[in-house]
Amino acid sequence: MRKQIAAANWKMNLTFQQGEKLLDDILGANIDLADHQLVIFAVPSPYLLMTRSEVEEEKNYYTSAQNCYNKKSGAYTGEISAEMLHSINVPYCVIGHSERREYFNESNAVLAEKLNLCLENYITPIFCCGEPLSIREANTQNEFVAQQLKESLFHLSPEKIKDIVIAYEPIWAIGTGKTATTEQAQEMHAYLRSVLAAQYGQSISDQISILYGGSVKANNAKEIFGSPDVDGGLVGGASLVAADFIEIIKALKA
Ligand SMILES: O=C[C@H](O)COP(=O)(O)O
Repeated sequence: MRKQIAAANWKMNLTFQQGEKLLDDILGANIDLADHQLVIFAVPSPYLLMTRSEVEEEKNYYTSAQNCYNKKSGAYTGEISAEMLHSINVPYCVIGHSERREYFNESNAVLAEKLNLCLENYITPIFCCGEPLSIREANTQNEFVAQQLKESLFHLSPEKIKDIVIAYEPIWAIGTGKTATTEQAQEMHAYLRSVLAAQYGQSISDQISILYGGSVKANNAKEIFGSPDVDGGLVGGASLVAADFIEIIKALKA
């Protein structure tokens, strides 16, 4: 079975102490993950080392950065490189979240550079894609999301593409309490898989985990994750509450 992943994205929330307590509470639930189940915490940069040390003894729990810069190194005050993340053994990095695309003008081309740097540094990118409401209303979401994949991912070799995780996050569902329906999520995930299959072949496409993001909650995760092409979720708000995120982890396909 493909990897089934519950990824928490804390965004710019929680103090260090609150983050530490949240991790303690979640790990304290002692959820035994199966080999194909992963839990990933995408935390603010100052919390990466703390998170790494909290999870390092735990089977299949991992740390992720929320972003990295699209240059290797140099005079870029305030930025963090993929090489720096690798040097502190961070194994995942979220790339192209819609908030980065919107507030920091990250283009598909810039995201392609970030993906390359992550892969060169042995970091698995969690590549986010997804359409705004206007595109959904015009019913052109498939073309829109396929273009994001094409411009950011399709330069990668078949060996490299297998090393990434994709997160489909319809922007109109992020932080709004409005989720895509199970049918809408499954339909888009199956479409993304078909786009990957057309480019790389079915057997490679079948190995790539595609997460759903956008108002995943404790009470809807099981249904959303149950769809055949949905391999878990990238969770914002509900990942900040231990009891809720614990339920979301338990909702991963067994
Ligand atoms: O990265 C997570 C997504 O932006 C979803 O956020 P949300 O669960 O608060 O809607």
